[in-house]
Formats: sequence, structure tokens, C-alpha cells
Amino acid sequence: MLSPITELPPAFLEKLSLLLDETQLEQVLNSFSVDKPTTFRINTLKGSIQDTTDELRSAQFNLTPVSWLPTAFHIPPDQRRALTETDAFYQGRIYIQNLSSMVAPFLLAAQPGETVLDLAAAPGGKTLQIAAMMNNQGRLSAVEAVKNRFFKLKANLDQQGTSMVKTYLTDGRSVGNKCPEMFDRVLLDAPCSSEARFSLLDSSSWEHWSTRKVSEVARKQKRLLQSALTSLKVGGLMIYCTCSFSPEENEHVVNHLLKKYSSCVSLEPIELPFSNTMAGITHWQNKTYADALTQSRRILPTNIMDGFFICKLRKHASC
Ligand SMILES: C[S@@+](CC[C@H](N)C(=O)[O-])C[C@H]1O[C@@H](n2cnc3c(N)ncnc32)[C@H](O)[C@@H]1O
Repeated sequence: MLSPITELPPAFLEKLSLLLDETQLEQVLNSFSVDKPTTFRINTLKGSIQDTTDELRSAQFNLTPVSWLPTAFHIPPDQRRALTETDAFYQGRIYIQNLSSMVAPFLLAAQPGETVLDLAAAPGGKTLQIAAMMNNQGRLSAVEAVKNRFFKLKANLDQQGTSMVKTYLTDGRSVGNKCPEMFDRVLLDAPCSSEARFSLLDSSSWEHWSTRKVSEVARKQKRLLQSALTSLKVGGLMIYCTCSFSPEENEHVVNHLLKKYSSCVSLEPIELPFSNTMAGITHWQNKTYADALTQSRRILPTNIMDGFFICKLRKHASC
């Protein structure tokens, strides 16, 4: 039996122990080895919830609905493989995605007819969810900087029947200056150290982790977040999220933006329909962050959800 204590980088474990209380720490450490149920979304651009669930249930899948998202379901881990062999999967009528990943589009709440930006989009799980919520009406721009991931994004968008998404192979850090105040809503699901996706069964998920890499990616996140803000219309809403536990990639990045642009952007409270969360922190290793950071949320991993950091920002004026 692999143990997180012996396998994972000591510096990472030490950070977690400073960040979390004993119960939370145990929850997080367990999440690195647990075999989670498979969650997926029904793609309403290609079929109704009723038709797709009837089809899957008659093929003997044990579907459990997710109470807060009518398009989301889960099945036991041992049915995952069979799900990937169904017509519904091949035809893009379902999309396998962790439940935590569905939270950002849920909070972004893009409406049909709006102009929306997904600034770090591949492989496209959240872009697809946003396109379905917008019922393919309006304008959705999806940006990705890494070539092979960009082509995966395009393939997923085609397979899932999106018709209103424009894709751009470019660096998200340049988008704000190219498209100032263009979007009603912006999602930045930032590239991160992916700490919440560490798995003891896959050493490649964590063996390249280092505190230096966390600092490097945090620098990029700050610039992406600034670009996202510049691209947002006055009055517009932005979601920033990562699948990392490190405060350097989360509260620290958002605090930097709030300090630099205090006259034009603020955090908004978030209502989450589940309880495995904690408020964003305001103190970390000799640093103090704005009290408003308590309005950001950390999703703690459970036997079904991955860890996540998420916050909602509103632009009040040009900056
Ligand atoms: C967390 S992943 C996005 C996952 C995606 N939102 C989804 O739900 O499927 C972050 C993405 O940002 C991309 N990326 C890295 N640097 C970037 C940059 N400078 N501009 C835009 N995208 C970037 C990565 O290649 C990666 O695909």
C-alpha cells in the first residue's frame, strides 16, 4: 500500500500541514489514493437529459444524479471503462469530467447571447459546459497556448457539437491588450501545479513538483489574470480557479490583482451547493492578504470531488 507520507515531496506535505487542520489534512492525503466514482455531464447540445439517461440506464449503468447540477451524474469506478465504450461517449453526448471542474462554469453562469472568454481552455471541458449553458447562442472565444492541446480542444468542440466557439492558438497573456473590455464574462482556469490531481498510482503526476515550479507558474498566473481583467467589460464577471492547493497560486495571485487594481475590481461572495469547502486564507508565511480573500473558496477533496480553488471577481471601472 503506497503512503502519501513516503511517496510525495516532503516540502509539499509540509505546506499542506501548515495550510490544513488535522481532519482536512487526512481528507486531502486520502484523496491521493482513492478510486473515485466517474462523474460526467450530459451534453444538451446533442440530446436531452431524459433520453441519454434512459439509454445509459437501460445499458445497466448505475447513474446517480448530482443534486446541484441537473446535467451531471456519477457511476461507480468499475463502470468507467464501459462508459467510454458507449455510443453516447463516442458521439459526444456525454463528457467525463470531475465534479469540481463543473463548478467554475456553474458560477460563471454565462447566458445565451453573451460574449464570453475562456482564457486557458484545453482540453475544453469547461468550454463545452459553457457552450451548452449558452445553448450555442452568443460568442464564446477559447484560447490555448500549447499546440497539441489546442488541437485536442478543437477536436472536442467539434465532437460535442459546438457551433459558436472561436478557438485561438495564442498566449493568453496577450489577449487583454488585443481585446480590451470585450467580454461580458471571462473564465481563467489557470495552468497550475495540479497538486489536487496528484495520484499515488501515477508518479508522473507529482515527481516534477518543486517550490521553484510553483513560483514560476504563479508568475504566469498573475499575468494571465491581469490579461483576463483587461479583456473584461466594465460590469463584467470573471472566475479565477486552479486545481492547486498552494496559496502562492491562489490567494496570493488574486491578492496581487486586488492590490494593483483596487479601484476597478473586487471579489464577490460565492454560494456553493455543497459543504466540503473552506474560506480562502488571509495569512501565509509572513504575508497578509486582503480580508476580502475570505470570499474565495477552497473546495476540499472528497471521495467524489477533486480539490480546487475558486473565486469570483467583478470589474467596476476601466483600469
Ligand atoms: C487547467 S488547464 C485548462 C483546463 C480546461 N479549462 C478544461 O476544463 O478542460 C490550463 C491550460 O492552460 C494552458 N496554458 C498554459 N499557458 C498558457 C498561456 N500562456 N495562455 C493560454 N493558455 C495557457 C495549458 O496548456 C492548459 O491547457
